[in-house]
This record gives sequence, structure tokens and C-alpha cells, in this order.
Amino acid sequence: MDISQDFQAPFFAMSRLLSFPWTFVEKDLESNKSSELISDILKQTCLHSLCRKFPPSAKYRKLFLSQLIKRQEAAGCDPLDELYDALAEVVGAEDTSECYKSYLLPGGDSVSLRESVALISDGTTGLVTWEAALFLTEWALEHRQAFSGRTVLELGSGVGLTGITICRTCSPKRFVFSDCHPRVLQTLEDNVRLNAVTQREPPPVTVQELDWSTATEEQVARIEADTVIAADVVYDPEVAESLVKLLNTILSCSSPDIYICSTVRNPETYSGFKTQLQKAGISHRVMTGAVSHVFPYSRGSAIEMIQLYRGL
Ligand SMILES: C[S@@+](CC[C@H](N)C(=O)[O-])C[C@H]1O[C@@H](n2cnc3c(N)ncnc32)[C@H](O)[C@@H]1O
Repeated sequence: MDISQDFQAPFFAMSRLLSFPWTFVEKDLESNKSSELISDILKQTCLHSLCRKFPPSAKYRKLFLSQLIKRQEAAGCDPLDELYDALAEVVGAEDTSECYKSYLLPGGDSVSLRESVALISDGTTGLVTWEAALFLTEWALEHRQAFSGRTVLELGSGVGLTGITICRTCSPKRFVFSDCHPRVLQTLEDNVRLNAVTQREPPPVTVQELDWSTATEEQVARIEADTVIAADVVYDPEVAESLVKLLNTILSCSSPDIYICSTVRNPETYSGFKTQLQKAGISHRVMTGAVSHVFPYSRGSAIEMIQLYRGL
């Protein structure tokens, strides 16, 4: 088993350092008394070409390298020049408010996104990728037929992981990313452009402002969506009201398949959303069935995906 590979996906997604398989490293160093594994891990992370192109934040790389040094020193292995050289490179680097996170897809492709280092910045939650988006992306990778040949509208796209991955892997006819926050829309546009370069036959893509509280029927009808998706958009009872109104309008214009993926942080807020759906005459069914784990994230939180439809 190549343990160094297990460090690559969490490193590029900037997962919590505690979640890395450090015990394996400690055991390997202890028994082999060689820094070979550390060198391999470095090659898969800080010294990898993806890190040169789309680096995780300097602060994160500094902490990551410190963890490697700590293990190496504790095991009494020979110092590894490349480890200290890599640290020297990031030690002087300024802490920034933005960084790159890369999400490795099955088959070796990856999606790299410019994200904020803070969960909330500029008054929005839209500048980072949330777990519901990771889950919805994993679901899409296993249900490509839900998107293939279809016009897909995504509500509250945030930085764009789900949509970009669907465009890369599911052959939609057209993809419409949307959000309401100016900085989120700018970052989204930049991320779409950043990732389009490597696509062989990209579908037509648009990034548009679609505010749930002001969206008009004409605006929605013009998109002619066959499939509508949204991740982590049910977190504020006030916002949920306008979201349900928009979903109602979407269902009145056409009958697209609608999938909403949510992290249930507050059961009251979530059940309030479902009650509002019911009042608007919108039914839902909970999508059951596990999806293959592609991305490294904590599976501890309750994530639920529902499909919406009109009537009983
Ligand atoms: C928690 S983030 C989720 C982002 C992304 N879908 C994800 O899961 O990573 C919620 C997103 O909904 C967007 N949003 C909130 N209120 C909105 C509204 N009234 N109209 C359109 N988008 C909205 C935010 O700008 C933000 O991008």
C-alpha cells in the first residue's frame, strides 16, 4: 500500500491536519528508520506540480510541513534537505485571505478552485466549498444520466465545485451557474474559466446573477432547465421563504428534476423548509443509497438529499 497517496487528496483539499493518517507514518519511520516515506509524501504534496500551479494557503503548507518534521525528528531519522527547503519557501510567505483548493476526481483529473480561507467572508458563505456540495458532486459522479444531454441550472453555486465537475464528467447540454453575491459571482466566473482550459469538449456554460428573492418568471423560463440542483442553500429560515417561492416558479414554468442537498445543521430550520415546500404544494422524496467516497471530508454531519416534485 502506498501511504503517500493517502496524503495527496486531503492536502490539496486542505482537510484538517488531524484527519491525516499520521500513525502509519510514525510506524513506518519507527520500523524503517528511513525518511523515504516523508520524501514520497513531499512529492505527492508540496513538491507536486499541482501545488506549484494551485497552492493551498502558505499557512496550511507551513503547518503540514511542521507535522512532517515533527514525525521525522521524533523517529530520529536523518534530516531531509528537501523538507527544510520546502519549509523555508513558505515560512516567509505572507498569509493571504484566498487560496487554492484542488479536488481530485476518479481517473486522475482534478478541479482547482480559488476559495476564501475563512468560512464566512465579505458577509457571505459562498466563497468556500461546503460538505453538501462535495456530497452532491459525489452523487453526480454516480448519476451522470441525471445531467447528460440536459440543461442544468444550479442555484447558489458558490465557488463552483459541483457544476464544474458535472461539466467535466456528465456531458450536460448546457450548464447555468447562478448566485446573488457579487464577489461570489466574480470568483465563480474566475473558477469556471480556470477549469475550462483543460476541458476537451466543454458544454456551453453561463454564470448569472439569480437572486431567489427577486428572480422573475421570465428569467427562470428563459433558462429552460431540465435539471435544477442546489447544495447547502437551506440554512436561514428567512432565505428559505424566497427559495421556496423560486422553486415554485421553476416548477410552474416546466417540470424539471430538482435535487436539493443539505447539511442538516439545525433540524428546526430544515423541517421549516420542508413545511414551506408542503404549503406551496411541492412534495419531496428523500434520496437514499450511499455514494462512493471520492473527496476527503468529515462524514459526521447529517447530509440529506431530496428530489422535489409537484403534487402528492
Ligand atoms: C452555504 S453557501 C453554498 C455554496 C455552494 N453551493 C456549496 O455548497 O459549496 C450558500 C450559497 O447560496 C447563495 N445564496 C444565499 N442567498 C441567496 C439568494 N437569495 N439568491 C441566490 N443565492 C443565494 C450564497 O451566495 C452562497 O453562495
